[in-house]
Amino acid sequence: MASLLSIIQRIRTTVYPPQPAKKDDAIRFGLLGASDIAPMAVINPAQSNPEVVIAAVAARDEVRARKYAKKYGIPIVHKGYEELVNDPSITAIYIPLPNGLHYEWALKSLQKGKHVLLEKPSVSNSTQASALFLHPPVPSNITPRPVLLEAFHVRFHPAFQRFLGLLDSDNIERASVTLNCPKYVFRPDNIRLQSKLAGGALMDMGTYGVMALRCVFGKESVECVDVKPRYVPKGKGHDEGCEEAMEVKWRWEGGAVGNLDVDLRRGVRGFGGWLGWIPWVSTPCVKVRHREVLLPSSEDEGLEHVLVKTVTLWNMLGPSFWHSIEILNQHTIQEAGSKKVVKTWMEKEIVKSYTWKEGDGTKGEEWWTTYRYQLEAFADRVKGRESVVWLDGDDSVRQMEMIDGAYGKAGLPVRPGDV
Ligand SMILES: NC(=O)C1=CN([C@@H]2O[C@H](COP(=O)(O)OP(=O)(O)OC[C@H]3O[C@@H](n4cnc5c(N)ncnc54)[C@H](OP(=O)(O)O)[C@@H]3O)[C@@H](O)[C@H]2O)C=CC1
Ligand SMILES: O=C1OC[C@@H](O)[C@H](O)[C@H]1O
Repeated sequence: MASLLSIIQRIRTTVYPPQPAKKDDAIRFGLLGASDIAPMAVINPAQSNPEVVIAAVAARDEVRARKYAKKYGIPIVHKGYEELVNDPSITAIYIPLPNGLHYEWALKSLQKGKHVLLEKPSVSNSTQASALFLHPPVPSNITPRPVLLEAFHVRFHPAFQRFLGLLDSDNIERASVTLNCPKYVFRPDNIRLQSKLAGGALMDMGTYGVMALRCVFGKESVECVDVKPRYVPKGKGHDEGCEEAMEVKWRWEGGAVGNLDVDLRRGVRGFGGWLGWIPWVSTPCVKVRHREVLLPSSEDEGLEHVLVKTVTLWNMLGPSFWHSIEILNQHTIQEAGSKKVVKTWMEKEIVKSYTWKEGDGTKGEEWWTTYRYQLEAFADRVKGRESVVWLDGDDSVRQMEMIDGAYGKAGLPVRPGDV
């Protein structure tokens, strides 16, 4: 009951956050597109951040942009993306366009000296990622260099960092990420399922899974071992060469395995029943099983005590509303020679983390969403301060390399996009 009340309280404060007065030197954001995600990703989080103002929006259709601006109280409307990027009153650009347009607009924004918060996946392929993150052709007179961040919001939440802190990366046997979206959420002609717009299950939700596996192991995989795509069904406007679901298996140094199971259109059966159709809560999870550890057995010299630790982060994508980090310690007492099991038992611990450690002076509130934490970090960096969590350009390049590798293993071309 208490926990249900805290969930309600957190959601309420997220929706109606405190709204401190804006600072005179607040970062002035412009939004490209009247997108679905901007309200959750930046418009709402900006309300409680005194250093961020959502100042402008542009859409391909000006009437649409005006409606959006009115709805969200955005003062400036531009006729198109180009006009917004050229607006000297804007300091940062948020890019939630179809993936295939990320590279072009991120580059144009950086070249105008704007800081960029770029939706995931950062770009279409690793060639574009290297060009954008490692060698951006930004005029040298633009100083300081603009900040560019791939919006992996989940990484900025304390729960994700706490989960990582519970792992022993060098002793993992297997890590598995499951990401599902019920079939009714995205139609097969959605932008997420168009290869020419750099869509696909792996590019969309799958990219979170790739990111999670890379963070869990703390290094890059050595090989993509197996890929099983399921393609978009036949139909008008459907891209039948694009995967709507994908199972991928990678190998890490030392033989550890990382599995990703992503499905943007999972049916009832795949969820194990109707209740599982509640998006977000049901399945997004990362499960990490460590290798066996041999402990000294206090019971008998001929016996050994084996421990296997499994750590699972439940609700990886929306941890601010609710999450659970489950630590399962499986103990086995077995005969040293024959390995015959004498006794086995399980210890379970649940950990939660909505803010950074109590009293360590780090900013954050129980109701801050992943996006709110992310915006704080972005503002910190724009203002030349350190942030609690950050993700640099090299990270975004490695991320795209791993995605390209999986497409290669499936015999599919990497998503199109020139530099
Ligand atoms: N961080 C997160 O949690 C989430 C991130 N995303 C990411 O954000 C991006 C956009 O997602 P989302 O907001 O759901 O998408 P939308 O369907 O809302 O599309 C975003 C905008 O893209 C613009 N657009 C430009 N060209 C095209 C085109 N050819 N076809 C369709 N739209 C076009 C439209 O702008 P206009 O208004 O100008 O017409 C539209 O408003 C993706 O990269 C996605 O991966 C998405 C959801 C969640
Ligand atoms: O980033 C995202 O998170 C939520 C998903 O529903 C969506 O497809 C994806 O773009």
